[in-house]
Amino acid sequence: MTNKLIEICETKRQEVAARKAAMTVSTLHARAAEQTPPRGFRKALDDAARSGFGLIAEIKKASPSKGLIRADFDPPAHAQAYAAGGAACLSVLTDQPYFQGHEDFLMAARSACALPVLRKDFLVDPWQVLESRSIGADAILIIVAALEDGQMAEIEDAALGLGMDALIEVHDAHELERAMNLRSRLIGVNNRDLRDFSVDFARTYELVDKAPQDCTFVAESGLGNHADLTAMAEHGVRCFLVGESLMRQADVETATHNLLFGE
Ligand SMILES: O=P(O)(O)OC[C@@H](O)[C@@H](O)c1c[nH]c2ccccc12
Repeated sequence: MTNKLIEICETKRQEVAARKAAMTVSTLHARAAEQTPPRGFRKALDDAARSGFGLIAEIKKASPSKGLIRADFDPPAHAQAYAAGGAACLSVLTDQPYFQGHEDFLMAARSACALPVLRKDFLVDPWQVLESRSIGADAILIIVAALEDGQMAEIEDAALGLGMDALIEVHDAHELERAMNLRSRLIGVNNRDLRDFSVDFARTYELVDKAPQDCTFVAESGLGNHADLTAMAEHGVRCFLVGESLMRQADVETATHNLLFGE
């Protein structure tokens, strides 16, 4: 089995080294200062989950396992459709080599709506947190499987220090334990194993019972329809991160509404 996550992070380290050489920290600070303040990401999810489901709707053009997902890709239009359909937050893929993402997609999506936006990328260096804020991101992703404990804490400190939220992504009980040593109480369980791309909802069911009550708990990946969400809700899960199944629909607003409320 090839470990795709290791490969992606190695590519990312090279990319970050080149970006750091091309961009000073003071330039990033100046750009970050021009952005509107972080929109509360976890708060938006919690507010939505109190009376229904908290949806993080993902703007995703392609993935390594599925190839091109959407040909007529239009980040601002998708952002508005997700917002009108009832999403609480957005996630925007910015990794280029594996997901055909781009920072411009995040900036365009965030400008087009009022929702908080997660930068979905592979963070291997705290420098990327300031870079994320400089493009407007309200939250960043920490993938526990990709990082040492000390690296995770540094990245989290950088995010919280800038007033951003950090979504801590785990996929087994040991990673959840490591996540609990961090300060964030926003936990995502990836049903997809980033090492081999297999999807299993049992990952969420196993971990939701182990997560402390004060956590905002998000089930991620492979969710296709309202029945998937209600099945998860029976296990106490109220927040979801969904990309592909929404991005494949011609009418994204209606698809988002149907996912949340049923047809
Ligand atoms: O498109 P899906 O199966 O609905 O999944 C969305 C999201 O969970 C997935 O894109 C994802 C979860 N964690 C990640 C980490 C990196 C890149 C992508 C991801």
